[in-house]
Amino acid sequence: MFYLPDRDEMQEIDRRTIKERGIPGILLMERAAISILEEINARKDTVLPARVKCLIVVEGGNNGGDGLALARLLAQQGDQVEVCYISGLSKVSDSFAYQLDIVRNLGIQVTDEISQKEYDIIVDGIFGVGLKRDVAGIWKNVIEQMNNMPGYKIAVDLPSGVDATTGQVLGTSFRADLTVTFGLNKRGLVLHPGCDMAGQVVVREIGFSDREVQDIAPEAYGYDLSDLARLPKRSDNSNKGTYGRAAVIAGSADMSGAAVFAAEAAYRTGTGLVKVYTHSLNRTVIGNRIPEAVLMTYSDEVEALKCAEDAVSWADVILVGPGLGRSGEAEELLRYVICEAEQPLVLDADALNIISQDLELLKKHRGEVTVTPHLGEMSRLTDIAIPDIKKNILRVCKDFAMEYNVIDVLKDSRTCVSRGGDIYINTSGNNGMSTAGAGDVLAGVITGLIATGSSPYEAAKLGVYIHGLAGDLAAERMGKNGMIARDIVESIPMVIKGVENEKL
Ligand SMILES: NC(=O)C1=CN([C@@H]2O[C@H](COP(=O)(O)OP(=O)(O)OC[C@H]3O[C@@H](n4cnc5c(N)ncnc54)[C@H](O)[C@@H]3O)[C@@H](O)[C@H]2O)[C@@H](O)CC1
Ligand SMILES: [K+]
Repeated sequence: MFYLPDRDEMQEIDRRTIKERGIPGILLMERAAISILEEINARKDTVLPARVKCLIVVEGGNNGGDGLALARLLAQQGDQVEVCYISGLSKVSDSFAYQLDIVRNLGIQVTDEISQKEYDIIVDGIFGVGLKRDVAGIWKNVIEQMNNMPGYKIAVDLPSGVDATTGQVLGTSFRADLTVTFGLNKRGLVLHPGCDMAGQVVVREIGFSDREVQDIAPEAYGYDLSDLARLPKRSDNSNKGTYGRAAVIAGSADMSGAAVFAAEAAYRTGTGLVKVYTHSLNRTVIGNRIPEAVLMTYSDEVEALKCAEDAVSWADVILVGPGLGRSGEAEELLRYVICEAEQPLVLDADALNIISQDLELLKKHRGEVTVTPHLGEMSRLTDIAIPDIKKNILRVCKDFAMEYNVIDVLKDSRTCVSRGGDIYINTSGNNGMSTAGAGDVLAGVITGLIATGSSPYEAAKLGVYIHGLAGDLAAERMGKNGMIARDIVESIPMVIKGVENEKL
């Protein structure tokens, strides 16, 4: 698990490290500069020549101070360095002034505008986490000039113009090949479009106090491979009943695939028994494609209700929605399950479309509810336009979770999960997963994890992470263009098997 602080949290970690632990900012700055130097040196003779010609553009805050310290280190190891100091701020930081004196004393060239020379490296030390408002005027011009220059582009801490909290571009942004960020990754460097501006992101330790990080415990975080250890453990002394019973209420008269993907994904995640409740027209297709699943079908409202009753009395967890359609039977089924079931529910796709007509329904369930809307479904649920959701995806995700007391899995290229408190931001997965059926697979994985023993909140986060890893594996095998939902399902066992091999 890794924290993803926002601007305020990062500034507070910074402040407390300096004030309460007594580690001077200038020491942190030196380590910040050394870490960038090491990243440059590691790329020499591959991406970069053995001796580099480097332009470092700075403004008068501490981000600029890092840039000046780097200028000194590069010059002292024999590289050619020039500094462009924009000097548009009325007040400079103490550390910046200190570093500027040293740079001048060493005879490093400092200009106030960018020359038209060519450089191997262009370093952006203009704004870091201190960025507060839109970049305009002289700063905008300089950033755009830098973007248009050839050369390898490195951002100090964050590309200037990227909001550390939201990942939005404020006015304009430096477009980096590499961002060396300090202490912890930042929310704005994993959310779009910030992550597109950042290029490769390398997180370097520079001496922030770990205790302050733990005390502040930033609200947002992500998972890495070590978090697969959160998967429920299997025991030798077990049978299929031990690994849960998952009901999948999915598919409609003209749609069978969604039920197959969801059911298979639940099985592939380790569920003991999966029972599919679907329209009778799907019986043959589903029976053929996933013979492991038990089937119960309906063709009218009376039979649909019988299915709902069966699911409520049989299952440990119930998924409703993939390919369900919006027929009278579908609505009947959904209402019954929400009002009568006490076990955890996962509501996806058409279940959410039905609910968007009557949101109060969500509050009627007595157990835990997980919803898995994509942006379009979230827009219908909240009446917020998709571009506005995208701009503030974490806030929207968290607010909805809080208002309706649900676990909200808001699906986008960076899916986020919240139940109203902390926020998980997913960093696995790729654009090849924008393919029909991928959402059904995710709903099945989350349902399967609940069936095998994860808490619904853990299942949502881990499910999103595993689904993304399976997508990455599918992309490796089939390519992002050619991969389809089936490839994602088939990759799930490989992701989980990797953990078993590691014996985590
Ligand atoms: N506190 C410290 O001693 C350390 C700070 N570090 C570096 O310092 C950075 C943060 O430094 P600062 O807090 O000084 O802030 P920045 O250097 O990010 O920004 C400088 C100043 O620019 C002004 N500003 C903000 N948005 C603007 C805009 N759109 N147009 C014009 N001016 C704008 C603000 O007044 C801000 O304080 C980090 O990102 C990191 O690179 C690291 O060196 C580690 C140690
Ligand atoms: K920067």
